[in-house]
Amino acid sequence: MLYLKNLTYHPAASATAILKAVSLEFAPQKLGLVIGPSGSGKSTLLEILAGLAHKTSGEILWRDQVLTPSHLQQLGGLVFQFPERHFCGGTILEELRLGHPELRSEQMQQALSEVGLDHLPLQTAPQSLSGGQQRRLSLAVQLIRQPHLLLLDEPMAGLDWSMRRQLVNLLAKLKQHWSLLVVSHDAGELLAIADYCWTLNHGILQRVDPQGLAAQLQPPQSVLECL
Ligand SMILES: Nc1ncnc2c1ncn2[C@@H]1O[C@H](COP(=O)(O)OP(=O)(O)OP(=O)(O)O)[C@@H](O)[C@H]1O
Repeated sequence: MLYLKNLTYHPAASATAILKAVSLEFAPQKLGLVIGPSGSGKSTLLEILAGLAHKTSGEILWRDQVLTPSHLQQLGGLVFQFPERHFCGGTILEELRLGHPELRSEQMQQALSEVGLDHLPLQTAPQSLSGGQQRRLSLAVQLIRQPHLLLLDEPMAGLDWSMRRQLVNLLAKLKQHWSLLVVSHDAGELLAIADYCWTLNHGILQRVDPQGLAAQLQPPQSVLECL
């Protein structure tokens, strides 16, 4: 179980706190969704959970252990928004091996199989993959590290509806083995697979019921009849 207790982030350069007494609980093998508008603090929350930014106050615990940024770097695997822009390898093999030169081919095949890319030759250039396949590869890059918590920043951004649907199915499958925390400005189709949902506004996190929110966002029947 991951616990955030009264987490606050107030960098010196900001007049107000970016995250304000954020608390949440999150069980393993679940998908948590944080929905908030641009500038609400979503990416900052992920950066803190990935150990890349340091909280100002509050606590982060895994079960009863207090987590430091270096624990968080071990525990979490962060997939940035538009992760394909950060590919450095010339091939899938190079991309997976970056930082892991010792990686065995079975480990690579296992990670690729988790994301449905095991049919592709390892010499394939990441740039030649479709947008959806590139997102899958960026997930495989994190799975190689066997993180406890996958942190995904706007995973659907820039994908067409069919790739979005495939990615939702993949995330639903991944949560059988991993815990996933997804942040997005748009609840969209992720609500259907979310076990927990929060809204984030001006750094204030509030728990909401994913089913209740999905029902609220459903277009009224009269609109559906016009489509
Ligand atoms: N170290 C910092 N110093 C000053 N301001 C910061 C710092 N880090 C983040 N901010 C500000 O905090 C606010 C929240 O940023 P953040 O990137 O977390 O928002 P977001 O919800 O992810 O937005 P978007 O959806 O547009 O990516 C922004 O106004 C940003 O400029």
